[in-house]
Amino acid sequence: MATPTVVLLPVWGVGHLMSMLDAGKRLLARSGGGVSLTVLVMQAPTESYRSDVAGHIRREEASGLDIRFHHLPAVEPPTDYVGAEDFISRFVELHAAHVKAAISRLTCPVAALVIDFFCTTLLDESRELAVPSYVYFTASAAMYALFLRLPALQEEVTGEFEEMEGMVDVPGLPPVPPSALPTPLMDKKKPGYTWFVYHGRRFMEARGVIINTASELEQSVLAAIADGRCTHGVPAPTVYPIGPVVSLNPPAEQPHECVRWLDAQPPASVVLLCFGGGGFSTATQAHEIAHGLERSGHRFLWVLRGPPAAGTRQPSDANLVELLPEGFLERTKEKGMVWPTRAPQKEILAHAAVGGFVTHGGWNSILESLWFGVPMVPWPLYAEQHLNAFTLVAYMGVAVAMEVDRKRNNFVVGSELERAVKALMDGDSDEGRKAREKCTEMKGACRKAVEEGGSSYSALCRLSQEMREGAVRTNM
Ligand SMILES: O=c1ccn([C@@H]2O[C@H](COP(=O)(O)OP(=O)(O)O[C@H]3O[C@H](CO)[C@@H](O)[C@H](O)[C@H]3O)[C@@H](O)[C@H]2O)c(=O)[nH]1
Repeated sequence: MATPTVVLLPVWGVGHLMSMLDAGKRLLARSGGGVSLTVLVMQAPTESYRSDVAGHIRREEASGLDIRFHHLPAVEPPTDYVGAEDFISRFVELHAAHVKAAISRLTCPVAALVIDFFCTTLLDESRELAVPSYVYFTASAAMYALFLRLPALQEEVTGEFEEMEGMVDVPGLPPVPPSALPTPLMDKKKPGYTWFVYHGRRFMEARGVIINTASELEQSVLAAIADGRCTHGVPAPTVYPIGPVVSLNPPAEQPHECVRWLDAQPPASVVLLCFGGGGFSTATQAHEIAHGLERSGHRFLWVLRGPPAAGTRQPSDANLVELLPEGFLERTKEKGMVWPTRAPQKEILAHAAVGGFVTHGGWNSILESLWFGVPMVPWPLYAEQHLNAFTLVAYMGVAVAMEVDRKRNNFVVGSELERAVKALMDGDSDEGRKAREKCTEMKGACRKAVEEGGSSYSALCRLSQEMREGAVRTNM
């Protein structure tokens, strides 16, 4: 019989695509040749996303692994802007017929369809094809638990969350302040909210949910999900915590300029500031950051991106003259580096000179930081990052809190950044010491989890076995 294939359906954002491809490759490795991978590629809605996706595919195609990329026909994106919170879900829905056709044309048996968590509308197609379907969850188990709670919360909290009395109950987590909820939940009138509740309901139909976490990182949350405490006692699909899925690149032949600069800095002396693919600073915010960093007295590597150019959604490369206070670069040249475009974040976090990370708190960035044992200061900007900030500080204990003004576009004043950086980096700060210690512990737990016999390794073996046993033919 032909080798069964696992079909992946990722979405295009780097934090989603990269993570799912890497999880797929791990599955391939665990199956010992028992499955191949087929990746269904949706044409991303903007040129810059398309070129990111093409770059990833080129790299994977050159890897020699048993992965086939199948490009789905383009669909006309919804006409409103790409950044709208409901955009991904609506855009994905338009691909339903193409996904079904692509899977039914496969000549080998299909072991499973693994969809990104924004793609739950496609659970209908997998049911029609009788293909076992799994959700790949690129964010934390805490976020997944909240998703599962949403249909009930929708009944329990009739007004806006921000106006409710008390805290939000997410089993397994400390009580969550409403102000820490993900951005799409902050305005129930917007379609993004309706879609989140919708996905929360539909996850229940999956055969299993694969989460990029390790059971050691989010033990009580995973236990609450498994006990049905997030779903009113109704058993939720089996969860496979297989992470941290952190894709490490082979060392570059020529070290990056940022890495070369770090080579000249003392151990654990530099604070990294980096805000994911979507974070940028206005000149007003950049001035506050500059003042805060300068007054903190600590060494820094600041990845600074500017606001998107007209008609685009992605941050632009920073114009340092326009964004920074006059004389800042000259005054700080012995202690700091400002890098105006994308930087190799993982290589930087891996460097011994980095002692702290001010991050937007995307889940991949968090896992990378934990993987290298770097304590954080979360500066949430959008998506579920406010919840991540809360869990990092109040649940995992690996970060120092910073006051972010959510009502003012997540503005942070310079004196607050200065305080947080000092608390994170000063040798005599209790807060920093505790976060560092906890981070070192988590680093050990992360590495152990993915080693042979570790919790994530074992979850991946169980998943691979289950998928191979469930393979079906779609092309009869
Ligand atoms: O200059 C940069 C900026 C980012 N990165 C990398 O890009 C990835 C960013 O991923 P992530 O930290 O997850 O951020 P987003 O791309 O913003 O991720 C989206 O997807 C995540 C997973 O669902 C969510 O947790 C986030 O909130 C959501 O914004 C990481 O691997 C970073 O190392 C770089 O290498 N260099």
